[in-house]
Amino acid sequence: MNRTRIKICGLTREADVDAAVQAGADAIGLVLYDKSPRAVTVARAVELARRLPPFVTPVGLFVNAEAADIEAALQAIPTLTLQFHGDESPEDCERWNRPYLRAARMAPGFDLLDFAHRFSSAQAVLLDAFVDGYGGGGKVFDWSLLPPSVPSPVVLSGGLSAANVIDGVLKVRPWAVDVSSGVEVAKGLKDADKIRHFCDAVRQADQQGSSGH
Ligand SMILES: O=C(O)c1ccccc1N[C@@H]1O[C@H](COP(=O)(O)O)[C@@H](O)[C@H]1O
Repeated sequence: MNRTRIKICGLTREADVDAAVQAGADAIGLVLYDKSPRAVTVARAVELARRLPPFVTPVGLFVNAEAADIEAALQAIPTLTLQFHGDESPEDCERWNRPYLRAARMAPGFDLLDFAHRFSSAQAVLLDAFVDGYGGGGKVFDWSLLPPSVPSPVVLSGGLSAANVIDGVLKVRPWAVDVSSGVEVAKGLKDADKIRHFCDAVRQADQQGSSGH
């Protein structure tokens, strides 16, 4: 059976990290972008990342960050995977020699195949809806915009929740899914039940997908 990986993003509290781990998340996202309502400092990100058990990946989300800020985060959390969610070029992403995800802001007319070729060094291309403020808007994009295949692993995000993630996994067949707004009670404050329902729904989709339903 295929196992769709799960990233829970925008965590700001220890209890939410524990809930994500408990529910079976493969990665947690720490928003190192000070204009986000979910932003954490590097010092806070260190405290949160320390709670992770082995094999759960901390991901640092950046939007057009200064090199010194990325450097500081990598020094403080050497296991950090990078997520670039702004206007970063391939060179901006590659210079760290670290695994990275590159967010694509999906909208009609956006050439995802060209984007994936430009960022072919990314571990995965993360698909988010085009929103003001770069991301985390809780908005679903039109999945029918996607080409039949993409030459990189795909992380599906943008307005996912327990209510629509089964459909998303079965239609898009992504390597992983990523959620922030859909498991929140308020921006940056997650809900343990919503996280659990989300992860359970992904597992249900995996089962349905393997049994051909
Ligand atoms: O979470 C944020 O505040 C944020 C800010 C700037 C760029 C990206 C951000 N979050 C990422 O956006 C996608 C979709 O989130 P949502 O589930 O629709 O709320 C996800 O990858 C978040 O990590």
